[in-house]
Amino acid sequence: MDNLLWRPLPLLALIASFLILFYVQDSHTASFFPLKKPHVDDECSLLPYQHYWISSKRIVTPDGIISGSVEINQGKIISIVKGGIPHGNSKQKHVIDYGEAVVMPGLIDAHVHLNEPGRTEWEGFLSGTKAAAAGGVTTVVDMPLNNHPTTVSKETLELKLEATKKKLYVDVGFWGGLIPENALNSSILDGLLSAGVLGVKTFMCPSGIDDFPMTTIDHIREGLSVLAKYKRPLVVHAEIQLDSENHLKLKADGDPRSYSTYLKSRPPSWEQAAIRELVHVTKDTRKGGPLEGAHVHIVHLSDSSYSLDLIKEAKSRGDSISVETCSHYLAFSSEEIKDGDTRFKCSPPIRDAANKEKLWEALLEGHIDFLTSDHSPTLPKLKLFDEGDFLRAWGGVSSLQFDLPVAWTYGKKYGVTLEQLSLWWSKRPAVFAGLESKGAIAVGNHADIAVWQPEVEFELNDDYPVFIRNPSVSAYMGKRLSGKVLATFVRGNLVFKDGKHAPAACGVTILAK
Ligand SMILES: NC(=O)NC(NC(N)=O)C(=O)[O-]
Ligand SMILES: [Zn+2]
Ligand SMILES: [Zn+2]
Repeated sequence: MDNLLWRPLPLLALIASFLILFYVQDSHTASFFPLKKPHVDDECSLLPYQHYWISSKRIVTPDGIISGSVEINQGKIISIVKGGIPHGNSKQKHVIDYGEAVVMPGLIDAHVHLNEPGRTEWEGFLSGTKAAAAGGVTTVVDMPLNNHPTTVSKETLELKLEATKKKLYVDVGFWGGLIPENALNSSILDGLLSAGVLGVKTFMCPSGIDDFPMTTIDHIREGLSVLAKYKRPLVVHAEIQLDSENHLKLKADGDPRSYSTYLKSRPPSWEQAAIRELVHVTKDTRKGGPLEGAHVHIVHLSDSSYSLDLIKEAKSRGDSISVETCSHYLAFSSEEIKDGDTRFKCSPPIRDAANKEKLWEALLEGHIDFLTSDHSPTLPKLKLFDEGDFLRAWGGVSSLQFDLPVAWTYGKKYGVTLEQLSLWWSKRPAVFAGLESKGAIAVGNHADIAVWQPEVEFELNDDYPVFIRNPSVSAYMGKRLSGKVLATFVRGNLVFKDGKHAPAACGVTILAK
C-alpha cells in the first residue's frame, strides 16, 4: 500500500520542476500567479499573444520615419527601437516583420455618421467600425445625427452607448448635439457633457433630420458659454441659407439631374455668411475674453476663398478656432460629376477644380488643421439613382474605409508625405478631440497602428471587400486607388489582417471625463 502511494513521486517532481521553469521564463509578463496568464480574450485579436514586436523599415514616429521595431505589451507601446529586429533570445520573442510596409499611427476620423440607434439600415456600429478597421482607422468620433433619437441629452447618449455593445471593432467617441432646446436649457447641455461627449455639434442650416433643428448665433453663444467650462469644442456645420428665392427658382427651373443646378443652389456665400457670424463670436474665446476656454471648429469646409480668409484672420488674432476639410473636397471637382450621379451629393457641395487646388494649398500650408471623411451614408433608394435628382437625393458621401488611400492617391500630385498624412489623420485629430494616448507611435500610447503598402494599387470594383453597409452609395466605387491596408491594431489587438477581421469586436467607447 505504502509503496503504491509513493510511486507517483518522481512524476510529481518532474511536473514541479517544469512549473518552476515555466515561471522563470514567463516572469517578464509579471503575472502574480505563475500559471495564470493575464486574461486575454483571444477572440479580440488575430494574434495569440499580447507581448510582441512590430518591425518595419518605415515606421512613422513623431521624430521622423525610422527603420526598427515597436514593442507592444498589454495594448500599449512600451518601447521603440531603431535598427533591425530586437536582440536577445529571439525565439522567445514574437516579432512581426512587415519589411517595407509602412507602420503608421492608426487614423482618427473625427467626423462620421454611424446612424445607430435608429437608422442601422443606413450604417451601424458593426458595419461602420468594420469598415474603419479595414481602412486602418483605429478611432472614430460619431456624430449626434442621423441616429434616432439624436444625441442631444444624457438619456439619448445612454441609448447610443447601449447600442454599441459588442459591435465596435475600433474605439469610438461621441459628439453630442447642440439644438435650440438644450442651448436654452443649460442643465440638459451640462448633463450631456457630464455624461462624456467629447464636444457638441450644431447646424446653422437645416440638417435634413427632424429631431436635429438648426441653431442661431445666439444659441451658439449660449452653448459656448457652457462648453467653456468643460474646455470642449463646438463643431459647426457652417452654412446659412441665403437668397432662398434663388434657391426656390432653381428648384423650379433648373435641371435637377445636372450637378451644376445643385452647386448653384448652395453657393460659397452660404459658408461665408455662417463663418462671418462665427468669427464675430470667436473673438470672445481669446485669452481673457468672456468665452475663454471655448473653441469653435468648422467642419467640412468646402469654400477655399473668402471663408478660408475669415478663418485665417481669426486664427492670426488669437481666436480659438480650427477647421477641417474632407476627403471628397480634395479628391473630386464639380466639373467631373456626371448628370444624375447623386453619390457625390453632399453639403456644402463639392466645388470646382480651382477651389480644390486652393483647399490643397491651405492644407499643405497648415491653414486647414486636419482631415475627416464626413462619412454620411444612407440607403441606395434615398440617393434616388433612378431619377438622379440632385435636389431631392440624400446628401452625404460614404468613404470611411478609404480615408487613407484617398488622401494618399489624390495627394501624390502635391507631394504629400507619410508624416503629413499622420499629422492630418492622427496627431491633430487626437489633440483636437482630447484623445490622450492616441495619435502617434510613441512610448506609453495605445498601440493603435495601421500597416499599409503605399505602392500597392487596387480597383474598387464589385469584388473588392467593402465593409460599409451600402457600398453602392459610395462615390469611390469604380475608382483606382493606391495604398493597401494590410493590418490594423487597436490597443494592441490585431483587429484586421489580410481582408479578415478578428472574431470578436472589442473596441471601446471613449468618454470625456
Ligand atoms: N445629416 C447629415 O448627415 N448631414 C451631413 N451631410 C452632408 N455633409 O452632406 C453633414 O454632415 O452635414
Ligand atoms: Zn454637416
Ligand atoms: Zn457630417
